[in-house]
Amino acid sequence: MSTAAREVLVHPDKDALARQTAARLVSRITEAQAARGTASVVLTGGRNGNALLAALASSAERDRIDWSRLELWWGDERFLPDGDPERNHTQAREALLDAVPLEPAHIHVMPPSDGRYAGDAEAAAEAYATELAAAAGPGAPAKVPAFDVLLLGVGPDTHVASLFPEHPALRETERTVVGVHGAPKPPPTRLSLTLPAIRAAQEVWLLAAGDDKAEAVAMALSGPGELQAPAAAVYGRSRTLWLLDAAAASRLPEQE
Ligand SMILES: O=C1O[C@H](COP(=O)(O)O)[C@@H](O)[C@H](O)[C@H]1O
Repeated sequence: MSTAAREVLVHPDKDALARQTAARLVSRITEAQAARGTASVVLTGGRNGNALLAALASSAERDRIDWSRLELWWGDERFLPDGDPERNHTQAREALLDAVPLEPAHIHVMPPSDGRYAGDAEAAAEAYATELAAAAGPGAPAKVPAFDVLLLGVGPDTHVASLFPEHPALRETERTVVGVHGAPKPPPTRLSLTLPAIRAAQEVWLLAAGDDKAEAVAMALSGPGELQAPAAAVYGRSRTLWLLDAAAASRLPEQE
């Protein structure tokens, strides 16, 4: 399993989770930019991912980030037409991206289901994998950049990105991006980073808030099999951080 031990941080409620995670993200991005000139972050969709982006948009701290030197990627995408309100990209634009001076070439959107890869999720996944490999540079063992932070929402069934329990996409060991078919949560067709791509990140941050996540969080942190609980199968090279609110943490065993 992981070489980086999992850390669990519990916040009083979902708003505090979003605000404090936004502040943490600003610090991580500015540290990386100070050290290397650039930073890379993988975004997640879902309620907590969007709440984090909205908190960042309304934070005064956001001006500490040099937005022109930030590369953004996605951990998964709902394979829907460009601009569809259910696309993770559309929701991220509304929550934050349209409000900050990002360099358009640094916003690495997963392809939509219309346009160039019309209806072909496999071709779309392959195109995104090629874009990741180009950014990683020749000879990079993981075929993806060493993302500074990779964000993941945790679904009530323990899914992360679009990797659902017992789904064949979880078994992928070669490709970095796959088309996901028959997802139990709509829409059924999605694109997702695979476990090897996620595990190439320096830091993986898992976000969960609310009572409906409590069971999933307790299960994933209890040492289940990776196919049974995808959230238990992800980790970062240097850090794996579970960022929860009190409701999502309510079924964890008491700490002594
Ligand atoms: O469909 C998705 O769901 C997960 C979790 O979303 P949540 O609303 O239950 O927090 C999300 O992480 C993923 O990016 C998204 O495509």
